[in-house]
Amino acid sequence: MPLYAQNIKVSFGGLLALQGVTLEVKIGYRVGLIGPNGAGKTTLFSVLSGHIRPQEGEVFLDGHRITHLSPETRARLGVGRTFQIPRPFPGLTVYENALVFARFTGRAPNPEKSAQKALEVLDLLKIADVPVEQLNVSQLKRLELARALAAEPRYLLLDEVFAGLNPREKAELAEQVEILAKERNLGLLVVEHDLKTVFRLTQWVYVLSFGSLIAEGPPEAIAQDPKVIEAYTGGVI
Ligand SMILES: Nc1ncnc2c1ncn2[C@@H]1O[C@H](COP(=O)(O)OP(=O)(O)OP(=O)(O)O)[C@@H](O)[C@H]1O
Repeated sequence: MPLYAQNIKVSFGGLLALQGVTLEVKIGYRVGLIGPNGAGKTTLFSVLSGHIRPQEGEVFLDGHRITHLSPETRARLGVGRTFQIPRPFPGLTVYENALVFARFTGRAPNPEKSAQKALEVLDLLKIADVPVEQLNVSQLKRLELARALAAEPRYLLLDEVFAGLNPREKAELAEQVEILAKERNLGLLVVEHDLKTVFRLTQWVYVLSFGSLIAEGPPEAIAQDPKVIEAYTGGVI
Protein backbone atom coordinates (compact mmCIF):
# COMPACT_ATOMS: atom_id res chain seq x y z
CA MET A 1 0.00 0.00 0.00
CA PRO A 2 1.36 3.39 -0.93
CA LEU A 3 2.10 6.71 0.68
CA TYR A 4 -0.57 8.80 -0.93
CA ALA A 5 -1.44 12.50 -0.88
CA GLN A 6 -4.88 13.28 -2.23
CA ASN A 7 -6.21 16.59 -3.49
CA ILE A 8 -3.88 18.67 -1.31
CA LYS A 9 -4.41 22.38 -0.82
CA VAL A 10 -2.06 24.57 1.22
CA SER A 11 -2.09 28.35 1.38
CA PHE A 12 0.15 30.70 3.32
CA GLY A 13 -1.97 33.77 3.96
CA GLY A 14 -3.09 34.87 0.52
CA LEU A 15 -0.57 32.74 -1.32
CA LEU A 16 -1.81 29.46 -2.72
CA ALA A 17 1.22 27.15 -2.41
CA LEU A 18 -0.56 23.93 -3.46
CA GLN A 19 -3.91 23.25 -5.04
CA GLY A 20 -5.59 19.97 -5.97
CA VAL A 21 -2.34 18.01 -5.83
CA THR A 22 -2.43 14.21 -5.77
CA LEU A 23 0.74 12.13 -5.60
CA GLU A 24 1.55 8.52 -4.84
CA VAL A 25 4.76 6.79 -3.75
CA LYS A 26 4.61 3.01 -3.82
CA ILE A 27 6.90 0.67 -1.94
CA GLY A 28 9.78 -0.34 -4.18
CA TYR A 29 9.41 2.68 -6.50
CA ARG A 30 11.63 5.70 -6.95
CA VAL A 31 9.61 8.83 -7.61
CA GLY A 32 10.81 12.34 -8.45
CA LEU A 33 9.18 15.67 -7.68
CA ILE A 34 10.40 18.60 -9.75
CA GLY A 35 9.31 22.13 -10.63
CA PRO A 36 10.68 25.65 -10.89
CA ASN A 37 11.56 27.71 -7.79
CA GLY A 38 8.56 28.35 -5.58
CA ALA A 39 6.43 25.71 -7.33
CA GLY A 40 5.49 24.08 -4.01
CA LYS A 41 7.85 21.07 -3.89
CA THR A 42 9.07 21.59 -0.35
CA THR A 43 5.54 22.34 0.81
CA LEU A 44 4.21 19.08 -0.64
CA PHE A 45 7.16 17.22 0.82
CA SER A 46 6.34 18.65 4.25
CA VAL A 47 2.68 17.68 3.88
CA LEU A 48 3.83 14.08 3.36
CA SER A 49 6.26 14.16 6.30
CA GLY A 50 3.73 15.83 8.61
CA HIS A 51 5.53 19.14 9.07
CA ILE A 52 2.70 21.02 7.32
CA ARG A 53 -1.03 20.29 7.65
CA PRO A 54 -2.98 20.88 4.45
CA GLN A 55 -6.10 23.06 4.45
CA GLU A 56 -7.75 20.53 2.16
CA GLY A 57 -7.00 16.97 1.16
CA GLU A 58 -5.72 13.90 2.97
CA VAL A 59 -2.55 11.89 3.34
CA PHE A 60 -2.80 8.10 3.51
CA LEU A 61 -0.28 5.46 4.53
CA ASP A 62 -1.09 1.81 3.89
CA GLY A 63 -4.69 2.86 3.34
CA HIS A 64 -4.93 4.65 6.70
CA ARG A 65 -5.51 8.37 6.97
CA ILE A 66 -2.43 9.98 8.56
CA THR A 67 -3.17 13.63 7.75
CA HIS A 68 -3.46 14.51 11.44
CA LEU A 69 -0.38 12.56 12.60
CA SER A 70 2.83 14.29 13.72
CA PRO A 71 6.16 13.87 11.91
CA GLU A 72 7.40 11.75 14.84
CA THR A 73 4.48 9.35 14.59
CA ARG A 74 4.89 9.09 10.84
CA ALA A 75 8.58 8.35 11.36
CA ARG A 76 7.60 5.52 13.70
CA LEU A 77 5.27 4.21 11.01
CA GLY A 78 8.18 4.18 8.57
CA VAL A 79 8.10 7.52 6.78
CA GLY A 80 11.61 8.98 6.96
CA ARG A 81 12.83 12.27 5.59
CA THR A 82 15.95 14.34 5.15
CA PHE A 83 16.20 18.12 5.46
CA GLN A 84 17.46 20.44 2.74
CA ILE A 85 19.89 21.93 5.21
CA PRO A 86 21.42 19.01 7.15
CA ARG A 87 20.58 19.13 10.84
CA PRO A 88 23.12 16.97 12.68
CA PHE A 89 23.16 17.00 16.48
CA PRO A 90 26.16 19.12 17.48
CA GLY A 91 28.62 17.71 19.99
CA LEU A 92 28.02 14.15 18.79
CA THR A 93 30.06 11.98 16.47
CA VAL A 94 28.89 10.70 13.11
CA TYR A 95 28.03 7.31 14.61
CA GLU A 96 26.22 8.82 17.60
CA ASN A 97 24.14 10.95 15.25
CA ALA A 98 23.03 7.88 13.32
CA LEU A 99 22.38 5.98 16.55
CA VAL A 100 20.06 8.68 17.94
CA PHE A 101 17.88 8.27 14.87
CA ALA A 102 18.06 4.49 14.92
CA ARG A 103 16.76 4.51 18.51
CA PHE A 104 14.28 7.32 18.09
CA THR A 105 11.69 5.63 15.88
CA GLY A 106 11.83 2.27 17.63
CA ARG A 107 11.77 0.58 14.22
CA ALA A 108 15.27 -0.86 14.35
CA PRO A 109 15.38 -4.12 16.35
CA ASN A 110 19.11 -3.56 16.80
CA PRO A 111 19.78 0.20 16.67
CA GLU A 112 23.58 -0.13 16.92
CA LYS A 113 23.60 -2.44 13.94
CA SER A 114 21.22 -0.24 11.93
CA ALA A 115 23.35 2.84 12.63
CA GLN A 116 26.52 1.04 11.65
CA LYS A 117 25.00 -0.39 8.48
CA ALA A 118 23.63 3.01 7.41
CA LEU A 119 27.08 4.57 7.82
CA GLU A 120 28.63 1.72 5.87
CA VAL A 121 26.21 2.08 2.96
CA LEU A 122 26.96 5.80 2.73
CA ASP A 123 30.70 5.42 3.03
CA LEU A 124 30.89 7.11 6.44
CA LEU A 125 32.18 4.25 8.54
CA LYS A 126 35.77 5.44 8.37
CA ILE A 127 34.75 8.74 9.95
CA ALA A 128 32.27 7.22 12.42
CA ASP A 129 34.10 8.67 15.44
CA VAL A 130 34.60 12.15 14.01
CA PRO A 131 32.57 15.00 15.60
CA VAL A 132 29.99 16.28 13.11
CA GLU A 133 31.43 19.79 13.31
CA GLN A 134 34.40 18.57 11.27
CA LEU A 135 32.43 17.27 8.28
CA ASN A 136 32.45 18.84 4.81
CA VAL A 137 29.28 19.44 2.75
CA SER A 138 29.39 16.11 0.98
CA GLN A 139 29.86 14.21 4.25
CA LEU A 140 27.06 16.18 5.93
CA LYS A 141 24.69 15.32 3.08
CA ARG A 142 25.61 11.67 3.42
CA LEU A 143 25.11 11.78 7.15
CA GLU A 144 21.69 13.37 6.69
CA LEU A 145 20.77 10.39 4.53
CA ALA A 146 22.44 7.86 6.83
CA ARG A 147 20.50 9.15 9.84
CA ALA A 148 17.20 8.76 8.03
CA LEU A 149 18.23 5.30 6.88
CA ALA A 150 19.35 4.20 10.35
CA ALA A 151 15.74 4.52 11.50
CA GLU A 152 14.81 1.71 9.06
CA PRO A 153 12.15 3.58 7.08
CA ARG A 154 9.90 1.98 4.47
CA TYR A 155 9.43 5.29 2.69
CA LEU A 156 12.24 7.79 2.35
CA LEU A 157 11.68 11.40 1.35
CA LEU A 158 14.82 13.15 0.13
CA ASP A 159 14.81 16.96 0.10
CA GLU A 160 17.60 18.15 -2.20
CA VAL A 161 20.28 15.85 -0.84
CA PHE A 162 22.27 16.41 -4.03
CA ALA A 163 22.38 20.21 -3.79
CA GLY A 164 25.84 21.63 -3.12
CA LEU A 165 27.64 18.55 -4.42
CA ASN A 166 29.92 18.56 -7.46
CA PRO A 167 28.91 16.47 -10.50
CA ARG A 168 31.07 13.50 -9.50
CA GLU A 169 29.76 13.50 -5.92
CA LYS A 170 26.20 13.79 -7.26
CA ALA A 171 26.63 10.82 -9.58
CA GLU A 172 28.21 8.71 -6.82
CA LEU A 173 25.53 9.54 -4.28
CA ALA A 174 22.74 8.95 -6.80
CA GLU A 175 24.16 5.51 -7.50
CA GLN A 176 24.35 4.71 -3.79
CA VAL A 177 20.79 5.91 -3.26
CA GLU A 178 19.55 3.76 -6.13
CA ILE A 179 21.31 0.69 -4.77
CA LEU A 180 20.08 1.14 -1.21
CA ALA A 181 16.53 1.91 -2.35
CA LYS A 182 16.52 -1.34 -4.32
CA GLU A 183 18.15 -3.39 -1.57
CA ARG A 184 15.72 -2.16 1.05
CA ASN A 185 12.72 -2.06 -1.26
CA LEU A 186 12.04 1.54 -0.25
CA GLY A 187 9.39 3.85 -1.56
CA LEU A 188 11.57 6.83 -2.47
CA LEU A 189 10.52 10.42 -3.14
CA VAL A 190 13.25 12.68 -4.47
CA VAL A 191 12.79 16.46 -4.50
CA GLU A 192 15.61 17.88 -6.53
CA HIS A 193 16.60 20.83 -8.67
CA ASP A 194 19.13 18.89 -10.71
CA LEU A 195 16.91 17.34 -13.37
CA LYS A 196 19.64 15.10 -14.75
CA THR A 197 20.01 13.44 -11.36
CA VAL A 198 16.23 13.07 -10.91
CA PHE A 199 15.75 11.60 -14.37
CA ARG A 200 18.57 9.10 -13.84
CA LEU A 201 17.47 8.02 -10.40
CA THR A 202 13.68 7.80 -10.62
CA GLN A 203 11.08 5.78 -12.50
CA TRP A 204 8.21 8.24 -12.29
CA VAL A 205 8.28 12.03 -12.11
CA TYR A 206 5.69 14.56 -10.92
CA VAL A 207 5.99 18.16 -12.08
CA LEU A 208 4.67 21.08 -10.05
CA SER A 209 4.26 24.61 -11.34
CA PHE A 210 2.67 27.42 -9.32
CA GLY A 211 1.23 24.94 -6.85
CA SER A 212 -0.45 22.64 -9.38
CA LEU A 213 0.65 19.39 -10.98
CA ILE A 214 1.21 20.03 -14.68
CA ALA A 215 2.56 16.61 -15.67
CA GLU A 216 3.51 13.17 -14.41
CA GLY A 217 5.10 10.23 -16.14
CA PRO A 218 8.29 8.30 -16.78
CA PRO A 219 11.43 10.47 -16.88
CA GLU A 220 11.94 10.02 -20.64
CA ALA A 221 8.48 11.43 -21.34
CA ILE A 222 8.73 14.23 -18.78
CA ALA A 223 12.07 15.39 -20.18
CA GLN A 224 10.40 16.03 -23.55
CA ASP A 225 7.02 17.29 -22.38
CA PRO A 226 6.44 20.78 -23.86
CA LYS A 227 4.42 21.83 -20.76
CA VAL A 228 7.38 20.98 -18.55
CA ILE A 229 9.88 22.75 -20.78
CA GLU A 230 7.65 25.81 -20.82
CA ALA A 231 7.30 25.81 -17.03
CA TYR A 232 11.08 25.80 -16.68
CA THR A 233 11.79 28.36 -19.36
CA GLY A 234 8.76 30.58 -18.79
CA GLY A 235 7.81 29.97 -22.41
CA VAL A 236 11.00 31.61 -23.66
CA ILE A 237 12.10 28.75 -25.93
N1 LIG B 1 6.12 29.12 5.66
C1 LIG B 1 5.77 29.84 4.59
N2 LIG B 1 5.15 31.02 4.74
C2 LIG B 1 4.77 31.73 3.67
N3 LIG B 1 4.99 31.36 2.39
C3 LIG B 1 5.61 30.21 2.17
C4 LIG B 1 6.04 29.38 3.27
N4 LIG B 1 6.64 28.27 2.75
C5 LIG B 1 6.58 28.41 1.41
N5 LIG B 1 5.97 29.57 1.06
C6 LIG B 1 5.68 30.02 -0.31
O1 LIG B 1 4.95 28.98 -0.93
C7 LIG B 1 5.38 28.81 -2.29
C8 LIG B 1 5.88 27.39 -2.50
O2 LIG B 1 7.11 27.25 -1.79
P1 LIG B 1 7.97 25.93 -1.75
O3 LIG B 1 9.14 26.19 -0.87
O4 LIG B 1 7.10 24.78 -1.42
O5 LIG B 1 8.44 25.80 -3.25
P2 LIG B 1 9.62 24.93 -3.87
O6 LIG B 1 9.11 24.40 -5.14
O7 LIG B 1 10.11 23.97 -2.86
O8 LIG B 1 10.71 26.04 -4.14
P3 LIG B 1 12.32 25.93 -4.19
O9 LIG B 1 12.62 25.11 -5.40
O10 LIG B 1 12.73 27.35 -4.38
O11 LIG B 1 12.78 25.31 -2.91
C9 LIG B 1 6.44 29.89 -2.53
O12 LIG B 1 5.81 31.00 -3.13
C10 LIG B 1 6.93 30.22 -1.14
O13 LIG B 1 7.40 31.54 -1.09
